[in-house]
Amino acid sequence: MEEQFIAEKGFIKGELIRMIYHNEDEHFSIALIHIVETNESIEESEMVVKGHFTRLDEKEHYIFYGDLIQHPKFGEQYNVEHYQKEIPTSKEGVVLYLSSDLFYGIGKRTAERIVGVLGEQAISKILQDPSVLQEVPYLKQEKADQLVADLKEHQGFEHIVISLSEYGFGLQMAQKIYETYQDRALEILQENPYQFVFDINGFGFKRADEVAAKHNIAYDHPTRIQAACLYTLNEWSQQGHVFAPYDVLVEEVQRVLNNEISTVTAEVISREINQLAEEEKLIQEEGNIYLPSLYYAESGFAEQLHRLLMGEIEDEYSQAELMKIVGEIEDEEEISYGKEQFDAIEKALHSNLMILTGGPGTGKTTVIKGIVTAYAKLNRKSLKPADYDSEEPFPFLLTAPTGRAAKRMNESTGIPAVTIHRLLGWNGGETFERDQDHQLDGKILIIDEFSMVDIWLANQLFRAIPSDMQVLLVGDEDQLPSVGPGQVLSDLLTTNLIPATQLKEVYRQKEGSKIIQLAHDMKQGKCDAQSLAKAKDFNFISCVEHQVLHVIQTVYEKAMEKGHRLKDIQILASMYRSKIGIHRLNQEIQQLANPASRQKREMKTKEVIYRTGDKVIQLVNQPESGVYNGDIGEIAAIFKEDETKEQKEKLVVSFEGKEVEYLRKDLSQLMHAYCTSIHKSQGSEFSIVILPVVRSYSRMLRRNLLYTAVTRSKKSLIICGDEQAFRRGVETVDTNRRYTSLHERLDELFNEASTEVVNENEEELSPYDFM
Ligand SMILES: Nc1ncnc2c1ncn2[C@@H]1O[C@H](COP(=O)(O)OP(=O)(O)OP(=O)(O)O)[C@@H](O)[C@H]1O
Repeated sequence: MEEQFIAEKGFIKGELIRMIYHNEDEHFSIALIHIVETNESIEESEMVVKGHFTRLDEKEHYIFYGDLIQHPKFGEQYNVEHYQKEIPTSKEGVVLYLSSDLFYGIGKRTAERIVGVLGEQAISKILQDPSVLQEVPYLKQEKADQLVADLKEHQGFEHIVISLSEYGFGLQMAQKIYETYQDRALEILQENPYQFVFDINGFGFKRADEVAAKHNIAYDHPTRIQAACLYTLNEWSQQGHVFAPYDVLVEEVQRVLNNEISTVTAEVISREINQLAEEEKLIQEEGNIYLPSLYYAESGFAEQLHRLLMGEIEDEYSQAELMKIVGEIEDEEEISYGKEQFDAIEKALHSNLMILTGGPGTGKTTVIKGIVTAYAKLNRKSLKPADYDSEEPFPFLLTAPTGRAAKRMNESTGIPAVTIHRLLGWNGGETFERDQDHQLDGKILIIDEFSMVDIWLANQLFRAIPSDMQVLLVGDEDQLPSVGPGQVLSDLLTTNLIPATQLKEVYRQKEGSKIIQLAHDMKQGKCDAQSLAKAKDFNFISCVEHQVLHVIQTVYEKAMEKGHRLKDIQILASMYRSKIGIHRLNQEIQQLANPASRQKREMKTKEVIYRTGDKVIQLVNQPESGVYNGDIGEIAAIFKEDETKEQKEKLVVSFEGKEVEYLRKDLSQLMHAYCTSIHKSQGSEFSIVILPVVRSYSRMLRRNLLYTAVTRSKKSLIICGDEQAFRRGVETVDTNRRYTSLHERLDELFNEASTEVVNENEEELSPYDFM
């Protein structure tokens, strides 16, 4: 433990003389300790410490944080706020810490030299007297000064990193742990390592088990079993399920818990599931087990849907009026709507809620425009937002799950469109400005790319929709389902409770698009030689796996030579880590698309080099900066420390003109985007798509994944790799349906409603009516 870390807070470091009192249930202890070190003004070498801590171990050193208090009877005592066991620092831990990204210019070798000369206590020695760094060979004064400055900035963190390294945790994990718990990290880790599984992204159950074993937590301890149940349900939801059937859950939990030394029976697991249900940490309903957030999202969404479908809307126009207006629009747009398209417009104008589906080029956007224009004409409304004010807000709300999809919607309809998060006024936390008490203003809400909306977001959105608003859900059910849990679009389609129109006729194909032909073939599971035949906008370049990279490079280079911009060329891959994985492709294409040069600045991390001009993708939602998961931008500038007022290196990314700044610590939010995953490309379209399909991807390849990739390309699609693997992928239909109960909930709500109607009618009848 370095003194500088604890210097800001009151602490006593010491070892146990004897336990005075310990209450197991309340976890409350009083102990007499021998003081080894303190920053409090204490004359004595012993002190009574009291607070919520476990039975202390004589062999260990502890650090207690708290306040000195004067007990009326027993005199001076130390009131412990929190405490931790001291773990001796290790050389490797210090090297790991110093060579981390936190310290600019210090690599592993320099770190080893520093620790070699100054020993395990290097950090405290440097902080006490920076001149000790002069003893380290080959360390320039400039770097030494920088190191001292950085060490001061990150004081406190080193202790956690070094201690966690003793448990085998790397720097990134330590950073996450520290950000979550601050200096309580070690205390929590020792007492309930399973807590980390829920609070820290990427902290697995096995890891928690390893830590627990070090602290003698029994394999059948309720904490472990309960944690395994919640962990399994969480994992389950990450695979898209809303609940797990009871028996399946018990079986899965056994798989998580049991190994050579641990055999936990189904009965014991059932007992803990019941306990968790009693504590409302999970919810049991009809043999299905839910995480509470998913249960309430699904049941809430079902109720909102029921409310909307029961709502009253103003649609007092005759068929003749509608026909006349649609005819006018056809003249203005120089278009003749197909029957399906006309039906869709008509149905949407008469419905509270409607679903419009269709593959690429079937006219979804054309219909959206038709609906909005027809509504405006029928109700004598302007389509210009400037003609409205706060008294009468703009009646048309257009929205989509991603920024790029919203932008596309805006470009193709000419009407403002925003992301669902922005529409709802998401503040970055758990709450939204728009909810059931502050509902949206407007008359018509159109949500595009609805297949991407998960059950959580669907619930948030629908609560905010007033009952007299008309809602149109637009999507392509053949695309991948939402990343988050649920399969809202396909569940709604199978309920048959909501009017739906499926557009089947392809219009863009008439303009000679092979890509669209292929997409529609794929929907039918067809993928013959004709489907893959070369065309103006399509080429399948067959090649063996080790040639794929070269082919991609050649295609990319040619596209650049023809003047296509980096943002228009997109490689889409199925896996991150493989020879033809996203990471490798990004590295290789960066050298081609944006090679190093004197004019370009760089910022290096352990894994990658970011360079001005690089194409990058944002990986998390960041509403404060107005950027969202999946947004693609370009590195506009890189600043050195002495060029910024904060004295920190900075990288600036321009997202379609909106500039967002990243400090070194924020770089985990970014990734190169020459190549992205197909999942991340949902909701986006690109002029040119290059799609490698190789045998080593085989276990990932499914029809909906490949269909999503193919339909991302607007002008040109180049697939390269193995035709057989592609065909097999197209033939493989994702049969793993997600466990959801939206269907049943809706059926129940509507059956109840119809029974109520029957009962109401019955009430009006009396025996006399039959006489
Ligand atoms: N009834 C029609 N008559 C003539 N052309 C049409 C008709 N409907 C749509 N189109 C044309 O077909 C093309 C595709 O239509 P649109 O963009 O509306 O389809 P989409 O389903 O939104 O496609 P995508 O999902 O691929 O963007 C456009 O060029 C559009 O003008």
